[in-house]
Amino acid sequence: MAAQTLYDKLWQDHLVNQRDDGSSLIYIDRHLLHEVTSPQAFEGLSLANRDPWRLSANVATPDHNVPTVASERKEGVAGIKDDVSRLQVATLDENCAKFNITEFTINDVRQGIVHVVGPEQGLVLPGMTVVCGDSHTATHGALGCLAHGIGTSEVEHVLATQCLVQTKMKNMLIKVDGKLGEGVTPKDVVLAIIAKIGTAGGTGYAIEFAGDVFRDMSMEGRMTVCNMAIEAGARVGMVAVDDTTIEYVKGRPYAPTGEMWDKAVAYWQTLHSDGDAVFDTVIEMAGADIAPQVSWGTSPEMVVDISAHVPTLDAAKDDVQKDAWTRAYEYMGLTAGQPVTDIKVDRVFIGSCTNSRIEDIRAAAAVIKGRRVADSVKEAIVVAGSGLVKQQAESEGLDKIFTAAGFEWREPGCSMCLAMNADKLQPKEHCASTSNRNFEGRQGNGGRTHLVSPAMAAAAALAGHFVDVRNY
Ligand SMILES: CC(C)[C@H](C(=O)O)[C@@H](O)C(=O)O
Ligand code: SF4
Repeated sequence: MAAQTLYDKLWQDHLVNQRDDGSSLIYIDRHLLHEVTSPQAFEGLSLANRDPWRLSANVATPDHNVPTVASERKEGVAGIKDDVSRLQVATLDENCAKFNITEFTINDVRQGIVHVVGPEQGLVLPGMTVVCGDSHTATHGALGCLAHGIGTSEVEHVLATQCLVQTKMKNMLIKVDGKLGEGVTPKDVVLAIIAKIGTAGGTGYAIEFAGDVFRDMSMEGRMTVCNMAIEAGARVGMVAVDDTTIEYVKGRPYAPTGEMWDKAVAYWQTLHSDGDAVFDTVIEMAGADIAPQVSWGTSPEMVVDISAHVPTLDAAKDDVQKDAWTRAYEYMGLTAGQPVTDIKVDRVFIGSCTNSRIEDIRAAAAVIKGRRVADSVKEAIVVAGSGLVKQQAESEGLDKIFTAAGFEWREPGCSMCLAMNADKLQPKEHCASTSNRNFEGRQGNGGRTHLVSPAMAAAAALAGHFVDVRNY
């Protein structure tokens, strides 16, 4: 058999049928659901009088619309103040009860951002096909899965048939070799990749992240990287299975045990690209060249090193980019050429499916410990990605480090990552955010998002403006 990439193998293993027109039917192993993209799918299922085809493949949790302030969470769904949010979360509860789908409800300790919960529970395992009505489903590729977002009509299709019509993507290899410098994190790696290849660089590809940097990276770091594959235009991001993957999965609530575990591990060990596999595109970078990153504009490719300046128009590659930058200067209230370290922050958000796992919280806490949030910062919040992450952080005393410094310690959810709940920016406010999107209005109408790592967000909170965490 011809040499295969990891993507080829995962595709092949799930291929049900292939047509001459290039469309294929693939089998889906795991379907994650949240409140935003599921209501119409459930409605369609009801109207057609269908039941989920394989009930146990589906697991749901509310995340986008849940309030993160503890007092508002106390009464559960009924306590959600915003009518639309309350209705969305209540509808998910009703649908899951009606169809008998496992749901980690609002105050279940296992509730959280769907992309944090899936791997944490062992619901996502190497070799699976994983889908969710959410573009950041790419996150799960960190476990050596074929994982991508789907639309609401596809959510219904997967519920009804456990299959999905797809067209095979092209293969891209992003190889980052060598070692990362001190203070440089997985978030900086993925931001640097997007800065290099652009937000359309990965369009039509399944990206495999390979090389020393990803081999040395923890599973949580790999999730941070795969999470943002979609910001580089690729629906799929993946890392091959290795001992780190298998160690991570072992003992998780939904992971196999006993003889099934041994069989699974034997299969998982085959989940890597063959040595002579051919990729359609190969990008190579040196880990040592990557510095802490900050996004200055309104697209995840508008990113520079912390020591750099907001780029000037003469550095733009064409007129389209010139226009985009001109608009971004205006929206962000920045001047071309100004040092990034001059940008003051009004709010700080540590959270989102990119950076709300325990290692992220530990990294931020390590910077914060014994120091104070700058007086000029109006609000700084830490939002764990799940109830279990929050619990773990509390058992390590990290919540105390944050609250002593002036941070708020919130309940799990998507929170300020997107303006779909009460956590929002006011117009013109600058936010140091560990999330993944910095589009206009993403964190609130007129809000100005700067994407950074948890350590960099923590340092910005203390300084009141962006600083290089390596010497702060
Ligand atoms: C609401 C949901 C459909 C959306 C997504 O698909 O990614 C959201 O999670 C986001 O991050 O913008
Ligand atoms: S945390 Fe943000 S990016 Fe992730 S699923 Fe929620 S809204 Fe989307």
